[in-house]
Amino acid sequence: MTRTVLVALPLVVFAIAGLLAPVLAPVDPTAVDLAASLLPPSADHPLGTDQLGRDQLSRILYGAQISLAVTAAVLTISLTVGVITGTIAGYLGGRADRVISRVVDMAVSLPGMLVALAVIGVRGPGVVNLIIAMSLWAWAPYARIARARVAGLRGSPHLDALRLLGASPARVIGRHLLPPALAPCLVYASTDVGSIVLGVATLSFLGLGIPPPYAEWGQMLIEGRPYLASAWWLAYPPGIAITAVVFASNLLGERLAGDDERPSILRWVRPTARRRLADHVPTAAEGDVVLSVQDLSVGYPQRVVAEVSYEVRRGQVLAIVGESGSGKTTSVLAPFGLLDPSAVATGSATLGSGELMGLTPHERRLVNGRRVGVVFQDSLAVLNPLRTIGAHVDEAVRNAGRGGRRAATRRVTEELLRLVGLPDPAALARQFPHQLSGGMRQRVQIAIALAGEPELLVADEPTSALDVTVQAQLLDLLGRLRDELSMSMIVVSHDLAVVSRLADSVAVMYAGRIVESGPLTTVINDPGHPYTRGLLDAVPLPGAVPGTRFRTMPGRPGAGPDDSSGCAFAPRCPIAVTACTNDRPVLKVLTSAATHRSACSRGGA
Ligand SMILES: Nc1ncnc2c1ncn2[C@@H]1O[C@H](COP(=O)(O)OP(=O)(O)OP(=O)(O)O)[C@@H](O)[C@H]1O
Repeated sequence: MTRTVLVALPLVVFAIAGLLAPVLAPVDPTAVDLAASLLPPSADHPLGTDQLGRDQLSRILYGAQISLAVTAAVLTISLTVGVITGTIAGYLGGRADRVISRVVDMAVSLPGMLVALAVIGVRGPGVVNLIIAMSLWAWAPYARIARARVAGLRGSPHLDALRLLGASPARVIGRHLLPPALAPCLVYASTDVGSIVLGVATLSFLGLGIPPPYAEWGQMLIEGRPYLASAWWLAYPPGIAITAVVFASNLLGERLAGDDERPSILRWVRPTARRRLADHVPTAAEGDVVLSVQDLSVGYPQRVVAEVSYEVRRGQVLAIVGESGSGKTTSVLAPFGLLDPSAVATGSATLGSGELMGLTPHERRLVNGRRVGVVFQDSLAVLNPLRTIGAHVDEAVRNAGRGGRRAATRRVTEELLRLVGLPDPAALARQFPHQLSGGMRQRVQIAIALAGEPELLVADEPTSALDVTVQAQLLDLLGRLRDELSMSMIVVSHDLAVVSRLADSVAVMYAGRIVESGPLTTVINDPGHPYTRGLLDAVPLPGAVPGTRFRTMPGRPGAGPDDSSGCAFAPRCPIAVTACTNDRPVLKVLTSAATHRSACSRGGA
């Protein structure tokens, strides 16, 4: 920190000197006194005088003012245009991103000085034209940096969570993408100060920048050039000033880039705007089934999920289990429009009496975060590291239409944090995500998900990253919420043992399809599909005889639902016969329970 201040010192000194030039300068920098022409440094003129008898110290001080004012104007315009353009390109992605990126690439590859010369050649010299010319040269790198940063954030769970909370695109861009895009741009700007000061001086040196009689460092250099041998005090001071600013700016940029890319100013970025409360769409009709998904297929464009159907009943927990890549997350997020924009989903999904597929973004915001809450696995990725826990929950409360004045919103926030079993909610609300344990962060995610008092909670691998004790506590919390709030839940997990603690019913997925579904106890005690049997053999379940050896499943998970016409599990199946590789089995009701279904042509495990 001390070193950073030292490195930035010449910049700060020149900025202060420029600001205080009217006070510090001994005389008017344009006052001509031919009788005092070319005087060497003395007590009256500490840096001597030029050929017209003008005081060099006063001209250096006013030169700082002009150089830094022009630089500040160019930086403000370039940063604003560049960061906004890059952020929008990164956010939109696809064709818009490609077009904007090509324009930015062209702008970056053009020689900046030639662009500036062309603009000034057409428009003529002058301060305003100089600023326009320099800005046209300087904006593109900011756009490129911001675009790269935002494109990297585009698919992050943190943004999915925001969309789920009902945040509008303007809010996502303004509050959650612009600040992280701005951070590396500010670091780059600290280096850019030097280039712009040098550019202004160069154009003035060529007679195309700040016109005489204004004192400008580049202008002073050209005026002092003929006297390099006889009057060294004309060219050296502006040369040293330019060099010091350029050096300081480059060193500062390097230091900041070497730190955490997060200039401290951004730590002060806090939410301010209050979202206008939107009306709810009609709530689900009272009935047993809360969510019904039928024949869901999803492609990117290759199909990753096919003909998936499931139902969630009021106050019940449906577990969706299967190996990694089997399509669990896709199947539960697709109805809420939370997949990558490139995903194409077909089928139907009704929440209460309302169809979810094909909702407009506005309609979706009235469902997501209000009637449905989602908890993701990676709480560190979902929570914005720059914002406090309180700010996250406050935002969810406001998005859900339950916010009021700041203090009232915070009261709801503290209530939610208490509800999920977090101690001292007032103090916790002031902490940042990294200050909490993984289990506490998951509780915060649950508090955020509960902000809209949802009918349905979707938890995607909510305990996978936690140790077993914390895992058990969280599952107990979900169970308590289900019982106390009569909430319906979908819990996604690759671990049957985890969900057996909580679920009422289960759907087992393999290679993008549901291969077995039914009441949890029935599926566990009497699995109908050899894949479910394999999963059960591979995990410790309550009641297992001590000393039981767990068996692993041979082979690798199937890639996708379109792999072959036969059963996707056949290559790994211990009871497969030739017919299994020819015909794809469909889900059939098993006799053990009307709701117990399995897709195995051998008739069971
Ligand atoms: N944006 C995407 N583009 C292309 N394919 C994708 C995309 N997102 C997911 N997939 C593919 O869809 C398939 C299903 O993924 P999904 O995340 O639903 O599986 P999962 O069972 O939840 O796995 P995990 O437990 O690892 O999250 C995978 O093969 C995955 O590679």
